[in-house]
Amino acid sequence: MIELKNVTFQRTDGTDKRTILDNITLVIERATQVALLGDSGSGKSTLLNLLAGLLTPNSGEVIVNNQTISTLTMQQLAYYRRTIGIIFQQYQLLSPLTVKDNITFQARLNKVDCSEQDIQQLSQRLGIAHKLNVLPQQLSGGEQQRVGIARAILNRPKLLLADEPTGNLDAQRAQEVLELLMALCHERDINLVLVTHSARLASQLSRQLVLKDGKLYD
Ligand SMILES: Nc1ncnc2c1ncn2[C@@H]1O[C@H](COP(=O)(O)OP(=O)(O)OP(=O)(O)O)[C@@H](O)[C@H]1O
Repeated sequence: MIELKNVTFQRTDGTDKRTILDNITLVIERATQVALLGDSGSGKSTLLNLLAGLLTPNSGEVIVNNQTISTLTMQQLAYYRRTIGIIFQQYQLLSPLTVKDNITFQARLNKVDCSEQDIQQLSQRLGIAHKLNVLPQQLSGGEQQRVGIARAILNRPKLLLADEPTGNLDAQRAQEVLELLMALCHERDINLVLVTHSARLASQLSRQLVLKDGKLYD
């Protein structure tokens, strides 16, 4: 479950202060799937970064699964960030590592149990089981994003943040990746917050939020 209480976030441009998020209050129920829409520059990534604990609001509280992350120390934040999943538009795979090493990387780092069976099952589900021993550059964009999803899911997050995860894929690949992501989050009770420019993709999630002029509309 995610709660934002009167969250304001400002950026400083030289001497100018710009309000990107203006006193936002929001509750996202446990295990729900939410699309975040809005024009370019409206603050979608900023909001995702607040949920990831990578930015701190100027005022207000960000609460994730009963933990107020906006007041955590650096060390606590580092731990918090290990418990969430993040999926990026540019995949962010480690090019010298095989697909298998990429998908197990985060779970290993965080000492999360992942058996050979977990790896096989998940990679089969994602259609990348036959690619486990190759390097990321030998994969298509859609396959690379499936590796990004596998890496995030193996780490057993309760919250998954996805910033334009299908932005580099054609419409059919984007649809396939979205369906897999939604199904896996549904089965594993994971809150999904997905930034997209596509109203067609967004309409498939259970809730759509739109950012405009610093305010959030349901
Ligand atoms: N590091 C930064 N320093 C200063 N301003 C920034 C920084 N990152 C983003 N901004 C500004 O903050 C505002 C919100 O940016 P943000 O990236 O959250 O928007 P967005 O809705 O995700 O945009 P897009 O859809 O283009 O990715 C924009 O005006 C942007 O220029």
